[in-house]
Amino acid sequence: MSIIEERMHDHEVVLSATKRLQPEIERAGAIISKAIAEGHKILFCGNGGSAADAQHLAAEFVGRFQKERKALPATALTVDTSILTAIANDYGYETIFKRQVEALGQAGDVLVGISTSGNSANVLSAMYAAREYGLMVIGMTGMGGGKMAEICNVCLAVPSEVTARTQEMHIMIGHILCELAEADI
Ligand SMILES: O=C(CO)[C@@H](O)[C@H](O)[C@H](O)[C@H](O)COP(=O)(O)O
Ligand SMILES: [Zn+2]
Repeated sequence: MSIIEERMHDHEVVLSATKRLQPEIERAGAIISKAIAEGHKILFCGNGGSAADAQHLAAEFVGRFQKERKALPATALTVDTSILTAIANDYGYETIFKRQVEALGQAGDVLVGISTSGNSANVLSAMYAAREYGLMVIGMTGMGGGKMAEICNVCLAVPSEVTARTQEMHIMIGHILCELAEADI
């Protein structure tokens, strides 16, 4: 098999196994819809490719996904380079998302933490802070969920140990969550 064929095959295998997560995806969708209906917002965070996913998904909420509807309140904690560099420089990289949760998070909001390993310290500390302040916490992670599994209200743990395959499932799940949110408006 060529690399191309192999990777497409790997993707199909992981997609097939990810179908097991349908109940958790439904629960995550319900948490997001409830928060929005009650006037709360959705915060997203992650590193690297997952930072891109965080921004991508926040954009679907604030702009639109597929349906013409009102703007929905969401933000990615990965985008303001002044905030990120100030917090990292003054308090340490591990606190870049936690500090923003402290600044922006309110009880009833939702934090979606995205980490394929489930072990990125900055995502985990944001999740702990979110729980402390009464936010609901959804994790998008990989095989087993890593340390994230213990913190989340709902843990969307893609059954793969490969970062790329896990990220591919995360963006599919993220798009489904957007569609569920739009269907509930
Ligand atoms: O996109 C990729 C690899 O596909 C990378 O940028 C990847 O996101 C980075 O290595 C991250 O730092 C990985 O962190 P995490 O998913 O384990 O939290
Ligand atoms: Zn990637």
